[in-house]
Amino acid sequence: MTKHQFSESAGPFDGQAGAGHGPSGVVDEVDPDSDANSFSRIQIKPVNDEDDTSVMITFNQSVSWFIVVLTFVASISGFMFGYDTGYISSALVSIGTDLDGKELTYGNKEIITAATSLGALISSVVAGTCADIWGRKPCIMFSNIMFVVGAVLQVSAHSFWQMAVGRLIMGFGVGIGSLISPLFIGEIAPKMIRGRLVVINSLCLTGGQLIAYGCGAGLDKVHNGWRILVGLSLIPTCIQFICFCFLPDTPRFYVMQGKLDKAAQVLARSYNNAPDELIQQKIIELNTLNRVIPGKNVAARVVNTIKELHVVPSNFRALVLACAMQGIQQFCGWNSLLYFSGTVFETVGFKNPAAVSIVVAGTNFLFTMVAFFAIDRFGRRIILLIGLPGMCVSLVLCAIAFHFMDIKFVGGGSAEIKETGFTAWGIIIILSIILYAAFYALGIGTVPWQQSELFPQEVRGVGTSYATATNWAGSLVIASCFLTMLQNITPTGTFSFFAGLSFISFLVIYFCYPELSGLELEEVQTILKDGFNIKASQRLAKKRKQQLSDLKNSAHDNELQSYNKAKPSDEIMEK
Ligand SMILES: O[C@H]1[C@H](O)[C@@H](O)[C@H](O)[C@@H](O)[C@H]1O
Repeated sequence: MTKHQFSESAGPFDGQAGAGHGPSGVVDEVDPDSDANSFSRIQIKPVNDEDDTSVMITFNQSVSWFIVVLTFVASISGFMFGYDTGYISSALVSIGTDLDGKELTYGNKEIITAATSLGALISSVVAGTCADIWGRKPCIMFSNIMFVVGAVLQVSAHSFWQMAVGRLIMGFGVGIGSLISPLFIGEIAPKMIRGRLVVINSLCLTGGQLIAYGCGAGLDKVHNGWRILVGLSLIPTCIQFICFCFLPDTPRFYVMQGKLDKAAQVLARSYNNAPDELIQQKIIELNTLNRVIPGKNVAARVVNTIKELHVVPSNFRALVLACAMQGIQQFCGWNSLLYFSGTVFETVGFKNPAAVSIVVAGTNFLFTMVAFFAIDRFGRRIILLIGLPGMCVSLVLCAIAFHFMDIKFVGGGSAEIKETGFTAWGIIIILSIILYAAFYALGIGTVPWQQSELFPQEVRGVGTSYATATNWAGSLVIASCFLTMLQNITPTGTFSFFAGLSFISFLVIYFCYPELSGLELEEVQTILKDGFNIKASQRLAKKRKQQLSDLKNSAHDNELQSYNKAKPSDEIMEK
């Protein structure tokens, strides 16, 4: 491996951190006399500028195994998120009288379920700041400890309160992991496949939910099966902890810390055969763009970061978008539907709700896979703009079918139904829920977790904290209102409400969500500088894709191939 030497106390970077520019600023020539002069002009200009001369150094080398390993190890947090939120529905059924020697009341069940969301909400509020202070990796490792403590408390629980506290502590881990893992992956990922790599975390999440339902169904009749179900969650979290003992943090975090040597080492391992000069230029670029938030001590810097998040227009737009996306994800009702699907399927003739949940969770997983292939190729906007109307239509269908099926919810989650067994309307409900799951997973179930790309480095941790907290707050609100909604405004009213929200969300995304696929993280703030710049973002994303395909095409040319290997012009340049 090439050795990159960046002095942290003396050298070309001294005084550069923090001396950068505002989000809209221009970074002028970094080193006009260097050998690598051809790409030394790093200039970020507003994307609306017709004479766009922005140049971001981008590696054209193939993605290394190192990035793949880092992505999968970080995605274990996604798996934990899915598994821990997924196993509880079957665990609650099989707990029986194992806690305090009596059946759990409906209220007990609600507390046990909500404890994890509450824990996740609390920890996600602070996790972003912690990630900026101590690093992404230590935060993930801390979440592993929370998972272990929470799981051990639950496995050994003989009282309701021990179980609830165990779930709360596990929730702390879930909240941290749900925030940090996509952030970590977003920061190590090459821009052209950043979307996909972050979706791997979502695949692990939805896969975790699916596996939890599968294991739940399998252990349903086993004595103390729920303890095994919880105990199984210890395996992935321990694996993640051990792996992270040997893996580094993200280069962008190291740059924030002024540890440029370390950042260079990670970049060199991330990009196969990347020339030394290119790595150095990239580090210069990241360091130049890295703004250190002023402040006498940590507390003052945190306060200033929060201020910057709100007063800098591009940051505030990013914040609004990230929170809106997470809010939309939750308020379109998916999680309540996931919970509710068991009851619906039971009323229309299925006797095994666990199996039914598997079908819905399986659809969620499958279409997250479709999102994986589509997110960088077609872009975030397209899949959102297909997904939301699809959800809206499925929900309307569901609402109509409920109207004709004549189901009444009478409290305690139980339903009164005129006709039981298979009916045509029942089948339409099932199909529309599956259709809804598919459109949800394709777009809004997946894209909000790309949130870290919206924020510049200096406010990324705090910004994603707000957005993740919005997700967990939304999930708490919807989960606790859903049954009341079914009772008070009927299922038809409830599903029509979600359909209406999906339609409004479609408009919000159509008018406000820019296309960020293929853009460097550092380019996104220029898009959000003076508006949402949808058109400009689409143009830039298209340009970046074109550049990549030009490069790929020219790779067939032998001469260019050897040129690519030998010279630092492996970057993609826009002149
Ligand atoms: O992206 C995920 C995914 O869609 C899960 O299925 C859902 O349970 C979560 O709330 C959501 O954040």
